[in-house]
Amino acid sequence: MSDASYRDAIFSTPLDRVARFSFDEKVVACFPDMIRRSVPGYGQILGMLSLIAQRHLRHGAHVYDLGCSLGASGLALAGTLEPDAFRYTGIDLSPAMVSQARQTFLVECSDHAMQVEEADIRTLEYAPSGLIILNFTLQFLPAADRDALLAKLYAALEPGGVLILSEKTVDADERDNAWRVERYHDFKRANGYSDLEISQKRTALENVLVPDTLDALHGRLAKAGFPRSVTWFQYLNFASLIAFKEG
Ligand SMILES: Nc1ncnc2c1ncn2[C@@H]1O[C@H](C[S@+](CC[C@H]([NH3+])C(=O)[O-])CC(=O)[O-])[C@@H](O)[C@H]1O
Ligand SMILES: O=C(O)C(=O)Cc1ccccc1
Repeated sequence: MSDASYRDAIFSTPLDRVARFSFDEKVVACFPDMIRRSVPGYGQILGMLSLIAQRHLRHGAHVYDLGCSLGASGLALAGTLEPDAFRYTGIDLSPAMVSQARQTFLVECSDHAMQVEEADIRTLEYAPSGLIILNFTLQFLPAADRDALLAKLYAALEPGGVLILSEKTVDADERDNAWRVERYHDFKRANGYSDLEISQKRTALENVLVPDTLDALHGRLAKAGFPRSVTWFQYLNFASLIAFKEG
């Protein structure tokens, strides 16, 4: 497969039955376009990852990117950090994502130590790491599995290590939430999605992407052991948090 990315038109025609959203070959083929047009601030979050790594990562430390998809975070790091600055392991459950990510790293940054493994992040045995990235992945796990994963990640982090947690969020207040979701739909419309695409994708994501509130995310991080977490980015109903393990 080439690394050409197609325009996302997955939900553009009326479907009799909208299937549950899955990270299959069809999604892989248009994923860069889909995520760029669907996640407010996605590019800015990737850009900031490198700056955070430059501040917090010990030279040569190991980095996990959990639910790495096509390895965009890894590419961002490799584009800005020297080859010996870090070792990267991307993990994803989707075979189509994993093979495309491996291909991309081979072509784009063979001078850096970049690995991609097909695995379930809930059952993986984690190696000690200085930075763990969970970019829009926790939201796809059953809510009951989220705390156990975060506790494992806290244990895997080295002293002074950091976790980046980016998520779609929901507001506890129904009116606030409705306003934010409506403006998010405006954002998607402005990025070329039709009302039909917006509504069919919303159906496909029901019970698949289940967002937490920002408070709940900070609560989960505290419960996992992190003494401190900060929301460093927020744009509509998308946010990114950094959680610190004491040094
Ligand atoms: N249990 C699991 N184990 C491993 N992977 C999983 C699991 N569940 C879901 N995934 C994987 O998590 C990824 C979520 S996308 C991440 C974007 C990326 N981080 C990016 O910055 O471009 C988010 C989005 O598309 O909104 C998919 O590739 C799934 O296969
Ligand atoms: O498109 C949406 O509604 C989202 O919440 C973002 C998204 C982006 C890519 C895959 C799944 C969800």
